Amino acid sequence: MLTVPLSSRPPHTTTQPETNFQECHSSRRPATVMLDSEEEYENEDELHSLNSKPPIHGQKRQRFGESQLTGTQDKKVSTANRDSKDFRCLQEQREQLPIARGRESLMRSIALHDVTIILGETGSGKTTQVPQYLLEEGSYHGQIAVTQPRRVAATSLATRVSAEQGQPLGTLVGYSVRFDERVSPGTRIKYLTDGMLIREMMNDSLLTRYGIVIVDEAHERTLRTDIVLASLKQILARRNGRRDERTAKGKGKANPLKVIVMSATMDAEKFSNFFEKAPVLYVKGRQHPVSIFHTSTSQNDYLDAALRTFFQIHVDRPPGDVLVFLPGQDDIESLESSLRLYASQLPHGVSDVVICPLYASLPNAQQAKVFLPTPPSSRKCILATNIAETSITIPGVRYVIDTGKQKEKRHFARIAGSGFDTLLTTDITKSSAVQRSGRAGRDGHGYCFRLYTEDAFNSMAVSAEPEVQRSSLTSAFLQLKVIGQDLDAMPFMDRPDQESVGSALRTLWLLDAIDNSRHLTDFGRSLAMFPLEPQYAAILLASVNHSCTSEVISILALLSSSAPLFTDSSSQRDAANEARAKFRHPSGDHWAMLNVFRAYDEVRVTEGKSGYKGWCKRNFVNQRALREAGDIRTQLRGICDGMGIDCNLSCGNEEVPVLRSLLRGLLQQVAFLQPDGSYKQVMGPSVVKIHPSSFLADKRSPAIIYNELVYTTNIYARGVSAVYKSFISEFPKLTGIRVS
Ligand SMILES: Nc1ncnc2c1ncn2[C@@H]1O[C@H](COP(=O)(O)OP(=O)(O)OP(=O)(O)O)[C@@H](O)[C@H]1O
Repeated sequence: MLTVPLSSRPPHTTTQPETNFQECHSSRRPATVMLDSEEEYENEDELHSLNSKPPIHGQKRQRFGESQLTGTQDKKVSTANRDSKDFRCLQEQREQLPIARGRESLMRSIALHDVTIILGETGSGKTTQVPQYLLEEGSYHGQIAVTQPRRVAATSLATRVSAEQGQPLGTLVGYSVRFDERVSPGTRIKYLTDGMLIREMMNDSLLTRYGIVIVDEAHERTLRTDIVLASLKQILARRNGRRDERTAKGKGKANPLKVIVMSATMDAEKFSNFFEKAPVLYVKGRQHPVSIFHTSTSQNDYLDAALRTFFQIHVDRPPGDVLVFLPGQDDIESLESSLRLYASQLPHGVSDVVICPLYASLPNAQQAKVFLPTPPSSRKCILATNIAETSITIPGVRYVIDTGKQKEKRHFARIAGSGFDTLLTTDITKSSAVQRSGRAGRDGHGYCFRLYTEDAFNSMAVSAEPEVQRSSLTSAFLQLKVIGQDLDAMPFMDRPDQESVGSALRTLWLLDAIDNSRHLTDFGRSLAMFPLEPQYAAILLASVNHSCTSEVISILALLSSSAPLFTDSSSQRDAANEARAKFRHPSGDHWAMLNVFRAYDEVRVTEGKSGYKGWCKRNFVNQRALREAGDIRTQLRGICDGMGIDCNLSCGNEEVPVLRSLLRGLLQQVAFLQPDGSYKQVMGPSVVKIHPSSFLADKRSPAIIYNELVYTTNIYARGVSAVYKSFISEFPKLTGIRVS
């Protein structure tokens, strides 16, 4: 039992948690590499309870039980010169990784088979080492692609592996993610998002530049990972031919492909069967243990529990940074402000807290901050969504706090004609929990505090439902069309939902992206050039004809921003309504959004950074949403430039061109006024109401278009503009013909 002596604690105040921790028994296990077909995980569960002192505001005590994982270690990332001490140190670290001991058998097995499945514990060294081993073999031609579901993982891994190769990033080892690429003609190992690999297939359907494609973190089963896997299966058949034919002829094809599928937590057998009984290699072992604690009772308020746990660690535990997993950006912001408040009240002698948020829509420069060294006498607290869950090593992290929650997107194709998306906070899966705990223990003995009970862990689903069965397929369908594939003919590991396939087809046909025979049109090909939902890309292209690209690009950038434009103001409703009234436009919300953006652009020029912050606050608009929209706008303009589209076409204050452009993409989101004041969808069965937050909520417009539907007590349309019925008659497809 380790009891922190009272003298080492800050004086007791209502804002500081106090905790007695029981010692973590972390029997260290020698790292081993298993390269056979038997799964060999040991279960060293060892439960301990942690007696907690009264937490912040006298809330109930946090109690944890401990179980055990083993971990791995490494030191700081730096681009090292090949003769330098740093470089030698990196080589030593490489040699100590568990996977190093199985290197030869691993290479032997890969050489013998077209497809190999590698299942290895988090931190065993799969993602950084396997591509380097293959490169160092010297017997493979072409580039080595390593796909990642997330861009932050792709960029940080490329940085690390460049350093391990003693080469500047972007030379031998590079990366490619949306809107950012560091590669050169000499690049041999390329970390890239699976979305980028799909984009590459648009120009090179057989991926001929690659000799090896490694699909990492396959357990996540994102829609894009599944598309990559299905495409690779087809490419293998075309590039490699059949094994028995090759053997009969005594030689292989000229440019054969090797595929390697990796994860720490996947259903290896399923992947093996998908690739005609490909061999499964198990890499076992980590260098450092991770002690796992569960709360002894379930927590109703995970934010409060995370806050208390962080201060328990901060006050009682030795140095080491803390990584907290939260479902989304709102939670991150809310916890960040509470942490700042309490951290500012810590007494003298307790180290400073450096808070670093990490979520997908955070600008790259801010994301990069989490990888910077922690200042002396400080503890870094990283507040992350599940983008930090897989593949990522954040040097210095010794503690993980796992709320057990995530945001999950789900598409309901059967509802409301065009389908309906939800983004709800849900419980994570066992596989995510294992990945999250794996982020600790990479720098030494790690600790993971799960803010849920062990029973809750045991009853979690093993892994996530494949995204292909719960997402809108419109965008993926279009991309596949461009690479000459048909989504419903692809050899997917799990078949997509047929309703979703039908709904995606219908949407693409309505947009004129495909014709009556399901062939891709030129317009469809152009839509696929934009990193936008096809509906939004159609709006953008329509704005060229209506000479209002400038206005429409701003509106689309705001619609694509991940944060709401207006801040929550329930406590100051009157002041907020008064401020917002300035932006009102008779046509509704799209022009009102544009008014906000125009005013913001003006204030930025006239008042500078300090001025526009205050302006956002006074006007109850979300600065983050505007900043993010500003970035997206710049990116969209860049793409338009590349396509020869003039993005400065402006309609001034004339609303009609913008409304006509919006209608071109929102054809499935049109509704007509009913005598009782509700609206009936033109392309769907539902009766909807205008959301109270809309500027049109108290108006009766004969016809409306809307961005999305929200289900609460009623079905509400949100992001609404009034349009003339005569505009709608310009689109004969709105009569509701179905594609078969
Ligand atoms: N960016 C980095 N900075 C510092 N160390 C790193 C970095 N990337 C990897 N490492 C070190 O290399 C080790 C192996 O990492 P690697 O990503 O190859 O493991 P993995 O088996 O793929 O793990 P996971 O399944 O969690 O992705 C890490 O535990 C860490 O010690």
